[in-house]
Amino acid sequence: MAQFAGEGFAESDVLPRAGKRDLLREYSLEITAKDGDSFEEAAPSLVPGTAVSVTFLPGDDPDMRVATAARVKRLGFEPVSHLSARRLRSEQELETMLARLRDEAGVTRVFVVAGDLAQPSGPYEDALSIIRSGLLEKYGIRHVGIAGYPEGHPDISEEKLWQAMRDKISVLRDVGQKVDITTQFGFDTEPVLKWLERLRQEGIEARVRIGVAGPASVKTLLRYAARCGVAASAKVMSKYGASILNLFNTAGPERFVSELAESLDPARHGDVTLHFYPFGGVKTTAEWIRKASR
Ligand SMILES: NC(=O)C1=CN([C@@H]2O[C@H](COP(=O)(O)OP(=O)(O)OC[C@H]3O[C@@H](n4cnc5c(N)ncnc54)[C@H](O)[C@@H]3O)[C@@H](O)[C@H]2O)C=CC1
Ligand SMILES: Nc1nc(=O)c2c([nH]1)NC[C@@H]1CN(c3ccc(C(=O)N[C@@H](CCC(=O)O)C(=O)O)cc3)CN21
Repeated sequence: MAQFAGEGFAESDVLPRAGKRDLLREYSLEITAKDGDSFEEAAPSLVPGTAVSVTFLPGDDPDMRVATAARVKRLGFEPVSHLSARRLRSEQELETMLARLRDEAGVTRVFVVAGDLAQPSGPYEDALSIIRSGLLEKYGIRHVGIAGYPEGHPDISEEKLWQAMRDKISVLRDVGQKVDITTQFGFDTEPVLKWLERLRQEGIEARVRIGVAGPASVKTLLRYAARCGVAASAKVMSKYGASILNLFNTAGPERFVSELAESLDPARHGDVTLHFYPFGGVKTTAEWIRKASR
């Protein structure tokens, strides 16, 4: 890369940056139903048409979930509504939600996840039971996201997670849905790369959106990690670029994303992009993405 020397670039500046831009193409972002206002503020920093997930958290009211999805659409983005299987109390509740998302927000994409409850509140025990219900197609959904766990899940065995992954992929293919997989956020790239290889060995070719935490205080990152069952040891956090001794410092995903960009090989890891979890800092995350994409 000698030709760059005269232009003031070091090789190390040029190669990873090209990789990072590739990785950031068609990124997605996640907001909660309550984040409508901060999302509107952040919107000018985001690429129009970006897929924006709206979570299905306990205590969020359904009107707000629909209204936020509608706002995402109105602002020129693609709303991806989360459906938490275990939080749904009846088939009627799912039908009503899907009908409203279609009619009031023009939603055609959902992300289907089990939900953190130890027991289902109604007829849907897992993501697969929603996928199999036939209701997604009935209400015009054409693209379904499912969850991936590079570090495993504290309450679900590896074997069960992989079986669920194969089953979901296979049924979604049978019913003709487009599919992508969004991973749980994490602070270590190593398990992510290993998991991607395994996924591709399983013959699963769907696009993978690697979960990345937006810039936040170390305290916030640790709080969400604890809540979501994500590993955040002092060692892992230090590799991420965050010292757990400085809880009020901000830590961003610079190192994590650069490492991924350098290590990913499309031939081995397939179609991969990033999914950002802003943890309250929607505008900060949008700004970070804009700068990193340049
Ligand atoms: N990655 C993410 O962004 C998110 C992940 N989660 C949580 O991840 C877990 C797995 O979700 P999916 O991948 O959609 O699994 P899934 O719906 O495909 O289920 C896989 C298997 O694990 C069992 N299972 C699911 N949730 C469980 C739980 N909380 N406790 C014990 N067993 C459970 C199911 O019965 C099924 O046999 C859920 O607890 C979910 O709420 C929740 C929200 C977001
Ligand atoms: N196991 C698991 N469960 C989840 O619910 C979950 C994951 N994993 N992985 C990542 C995403 C991100 N998640 C979340 C969860 C909660 C808020 C949330 O409660 N936000 C509050 C602020 C609460 C606080 O500051 O503690 C809000 O009002 O928006 C946001 C994103 C949900 N997701």
